[in-house]
Amino acid sequence: MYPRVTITPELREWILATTRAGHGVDDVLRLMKENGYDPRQSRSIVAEVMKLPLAALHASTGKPGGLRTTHPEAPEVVVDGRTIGIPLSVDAPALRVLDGLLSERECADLIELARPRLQRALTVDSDGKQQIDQRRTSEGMFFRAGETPLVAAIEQRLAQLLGVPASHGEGLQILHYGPGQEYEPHYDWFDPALPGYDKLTARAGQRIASVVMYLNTPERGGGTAFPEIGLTVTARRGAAVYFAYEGGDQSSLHAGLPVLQGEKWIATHWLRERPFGQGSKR
Ligand SMILES: O=C(O)CCC(=O)C(=O)O
Ligand SMILES: [Fe+2]
Repeated sequence: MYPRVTITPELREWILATTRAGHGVDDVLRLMKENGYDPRQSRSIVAEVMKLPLAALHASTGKPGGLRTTHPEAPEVVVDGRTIGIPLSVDAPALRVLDGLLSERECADLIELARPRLQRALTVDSDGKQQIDQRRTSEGMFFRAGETPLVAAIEQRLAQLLGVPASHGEGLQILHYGPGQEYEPHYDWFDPALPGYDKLTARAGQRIASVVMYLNTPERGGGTAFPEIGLTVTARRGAAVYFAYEGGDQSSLHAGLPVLQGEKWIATHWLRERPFGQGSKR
């Protein structure tokens, strides 16, 4: 998990005093840059102090930014001949539960395609290298973009549902959790303060949204928790949770809760600001 940005009381007071004196957010960001703050971190800091969602801050300061997903609207959306139900929506983070995103057959086929290729799942370290991590005890594998007709069909369905071309997706990741296994609280966006940030985002930019698709229903446990907003999404076969964020968005903190009984299979799709590039994992 990444540390929260620490904001000194002096900096907080200075930001509030400067905006109270009639300066806009652009001025505050420029002054912070002149005083040596990393511009990407200053955005998170100003948003936090002014209690603005980062997206609103980006919009108000005309950040050029990359593409953004469109959040599907309740009660349901028809895509690719399927009716996808939206029983739950959250504003911050922008989050939707998606019912019936995948058919039972698609879930079973993804599991069987992935099973022989599973390896201990990795996380990305501060230099952008993949590493074994005690916080993530599941096994996983990546499909290449469009690797099989089924993978391509799912990528196309998500592209239509979210209004972002399939080329912006990283290869689907399959994860398998056994009893007791979990994924501790984390953010999917790359922390701008990490030394490896520029390398991780050079080609395709920041991650902008995640879709966690449940391929089976664990007998007990294994939901996806969003501790900042007190929400747990139940893992149910064929359903998914979609959530969108800006780099630095604390509300998107989430965890794969321990599987208490049975097992859990998911497919995760991460979307980027720009096209990710063919056939590559990261
Ligand atoms: O297992 C889950 O429910 C969450 C998975 C997750 O957060 C991820 O793959 O990034
Ligand atoms: Fe995640």
